[in-house]
Amino acid sequence: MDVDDAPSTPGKWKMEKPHHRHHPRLLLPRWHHSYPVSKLVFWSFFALALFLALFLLSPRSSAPTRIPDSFASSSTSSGVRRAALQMAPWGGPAWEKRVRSSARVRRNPGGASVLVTGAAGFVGMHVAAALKRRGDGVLGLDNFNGYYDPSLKRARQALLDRAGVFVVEGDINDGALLRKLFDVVPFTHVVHLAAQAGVRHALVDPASYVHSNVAGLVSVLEAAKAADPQPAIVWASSSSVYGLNSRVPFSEVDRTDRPASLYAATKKAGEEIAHVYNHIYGLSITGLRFFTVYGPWGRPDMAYFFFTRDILRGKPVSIFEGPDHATVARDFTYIDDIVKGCLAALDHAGKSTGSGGKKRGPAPLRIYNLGNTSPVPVTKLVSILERLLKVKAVKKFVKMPRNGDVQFTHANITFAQKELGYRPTTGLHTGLKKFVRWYLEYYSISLSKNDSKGRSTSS
Ligand SMILES: O=C(O)[C@H]1O[C@H](OP(=O)(O)OP(=O)(O)OC[C@H]2O[C@@H](n3ccc(=O)[nH]c3=O)[C@H](O)[C@@H]2O)[C@H](O)[C@@H](O)[C@H]1O
Repeated sequence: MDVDDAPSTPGKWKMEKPHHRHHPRLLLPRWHHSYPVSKLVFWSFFALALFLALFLLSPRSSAPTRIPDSFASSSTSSGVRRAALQMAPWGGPAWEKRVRSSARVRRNPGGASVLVTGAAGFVGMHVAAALKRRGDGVLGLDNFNGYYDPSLKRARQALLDRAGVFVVEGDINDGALLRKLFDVVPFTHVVHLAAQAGVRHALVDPASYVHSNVAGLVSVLEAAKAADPQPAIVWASSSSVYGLNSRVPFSEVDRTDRPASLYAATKKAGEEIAHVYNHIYGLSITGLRFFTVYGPWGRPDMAYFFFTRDILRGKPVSIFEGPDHATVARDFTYIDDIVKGCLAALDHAGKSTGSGGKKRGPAPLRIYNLGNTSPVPVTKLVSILERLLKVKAVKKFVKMPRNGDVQFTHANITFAQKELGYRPTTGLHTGLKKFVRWYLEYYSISLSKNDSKGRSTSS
């Protein structure tokens, strides 16, 4: 299959088996020598018509909800298919005008014209808004897949729209769309943040990781290498590439050849792919290893987010423990610090050197850790949330499942500090306070309306 024709996340598409036993009337007649051809033709058309009718009548979107019941429930194949079907068509003079206008540099003399992929995602939305605020031209791209509640992505899109950022609905694997975007706008930079995120979900839908994080990355780099001028690329790798590395804090010079999850493996593969496109085509490429990014407008599949939801609902939260009850910890990094790191990486990105698909000279290839440099145990994360939510959590300590999680992460940010001027300033308590404020407002939850068990109610 041509990559252009691929559905947005093919791993989530599966064939349904027909349930003949329960629907005898839908049985197709078996081939038989004496069976009249006219009847066979009739039944074939009948079956085709029925299939089309079922396809067209299947619900196209779930009712919009602002309550994050379960991010996992929306990650079913049909959820993704529906989200994919909802994508608006692209092309035409009015669409091109919108694309051009959104990508036009406004203030910021000598500013950048940036394509932000994954712009309706958590980090993407914040980066796109920050670039726009400082006067750069910004165009977003997002496929609005159903990995988690798409209404949250739509709300982020609405926010960007109000800020003057147009988010094109489309998939990074759609080569024709990417070529069109580069035809319409001479982007100076691409901030590539579209990806299949989440460490544990890779056990459920491995193909989606390969599709987005490997094939999707190649598709973006193919379009970038062929563009004239070639843009500089800044893209999201992950702290998870350190995998089983035990040297702390994690430095860019440490081993990254022992990933513990497929997610990590696809991000590591991305770093190698970046090397190829830099080496052959002269693309300037900067990979950023994000360390557990959290904050307002965050991802509902992440622990701090669904812990908040479950604590408020009086539901138990599972706190993972390592062997012998060892603490599990993360170098949680606040979104505003990550945004500053992304913008600095973009500002310090040297130019790509290729043109017409040919390299004309060496171009920068860089990797930076963007972390907070102070790991916090998950138990501490929960106790901060308890204080902020004024609700006692129902804690369940469980052995860390063998699902790709690593026991701890800790960033060494010396390189990013020296070369990008990156300096994280927000501690976990302050960052979670901002997150909780946003969460309560977004989901219309009032802490003053706690019921007798300390659970909160939505208003
Ligand atoms: O840095 C990254 O590159 C990655 O960061 C994030 O992964 P993680 O650091 O694993 O964050 P997250 O799931 O919030 O779990 C946080 C902590 O809670 C623990 N955890 C989790 C679930 C649970 O039920 N219980 C629990 O204790 C869990 O063991 C962990 O210690 C992104 O999701 C990922 O896309 C990628 O960007």
